[in-house]
Amino acid sequence: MTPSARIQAAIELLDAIIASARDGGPAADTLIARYFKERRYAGSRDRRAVRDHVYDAVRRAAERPSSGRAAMVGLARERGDLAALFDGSAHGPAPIDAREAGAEAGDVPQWLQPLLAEPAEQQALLGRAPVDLRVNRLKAARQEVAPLLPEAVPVDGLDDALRLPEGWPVEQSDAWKQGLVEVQDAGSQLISTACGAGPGMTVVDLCAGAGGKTLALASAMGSQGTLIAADTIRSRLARLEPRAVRAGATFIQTLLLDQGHEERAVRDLHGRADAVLVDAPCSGTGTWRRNPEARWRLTPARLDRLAQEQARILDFAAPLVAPGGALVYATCALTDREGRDQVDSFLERHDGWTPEPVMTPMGRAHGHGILLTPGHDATDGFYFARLRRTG
Ligand SMILES: C[S@@+](CC[C@H](N)C(=O)[O-])C[C@H]1O[C@@H](n2cnc3c(N)ncnc32)[C@H](O)[C@@H]1O
Repeated sequence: MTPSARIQAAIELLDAIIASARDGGPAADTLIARYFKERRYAGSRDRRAVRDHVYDAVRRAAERPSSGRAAMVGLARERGDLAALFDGSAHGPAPIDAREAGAEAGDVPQWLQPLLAEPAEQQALLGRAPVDLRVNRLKAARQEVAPLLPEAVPVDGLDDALRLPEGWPVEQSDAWKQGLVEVQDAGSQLISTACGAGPGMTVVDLCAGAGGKTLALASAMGSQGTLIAADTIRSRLARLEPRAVRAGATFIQTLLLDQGHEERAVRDLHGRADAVLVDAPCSGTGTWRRNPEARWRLTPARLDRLAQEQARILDFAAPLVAPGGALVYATCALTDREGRDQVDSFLERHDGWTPEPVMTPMGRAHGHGILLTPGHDATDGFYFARLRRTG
């Protein structure tokens, strides 16, 4: 592909990403993979260049651009090297008209800015994320794994965490292939630790997805006890199975929930869990470093729906906790509505719960929980709180 054709390809991909964000379709990474599957003529350097153009344009625009071309024109206005490639050549984009509108630059959509827990740290939400690893204690200790990954550095305060530079291809390493490490953000590891899971316990990961935190809980439990990974999406739970095999954590049970009728499937667990983790579906504002186009998906109406759903999930999660057990609420969101305020209103709706301080090597106390941000902690952004069932 010529450099101009790569720009045109980025424009086409951005059109697809914009439409998908508007209509709730697949993520940018999926669309990019599909695009190149249908265009075998593109070599690896073409793919990398197009991908870089796409993500540079996505990172640059807080609001969903009107078109892929507007997104790239906005970027090209700041980058003379790219502007020169709008040359009208055979597979390249038409020249930029001086009056042509380009997408505006920004970090956070304007309506969302006042809702953020730390509005001063907006820029860091779009920074570059390192590759964090969690050593799988079921198979190895950090001191055994560290020599296999000499580029990795420990993360202060997290016994099982190692950090590699952004983009490091860890899945090609023997340590990953043997299940000695999992890719998991340090903040995510901290939340799993806050559950206090240990051997012999009964632990429910109620919004388990593909099991990132479930696997961390399994590691802390030494594969002893009962660990249930529940979710409403079958395909996500299906992705957990091969991961659990690789990690040597085959004692995990999965539980598929029926959206809106979850109570039926969890009734048998009432009063039995030593710990329940609710890693709730959320706006994902804390993970924009990895999914910058998530900004284009979020609307005030969607945020309302998410907040209602988080409260509903907490309400059917709470009865699962045994007296004296813990409910850990977490989101990878940095809006107070989804974090601090959600915990406050749970405590107003339910008697017999006491917030517990969490001893943490990172983050800041915020309301009854802890706020982690890319700017302050160099992790993804999270809010989490630990509540003890005392009544
Ligand atoms: C933030 S993701 C979980 C990420 C996962 N815990 C991890 O560490 O990789 C939230 C999950 O909640 C699930 N979910 C959404 N609504 C739910 C519900 N009503 N009950 C249980 N899970 C739900 C979603 O399918 C999604 O997988």
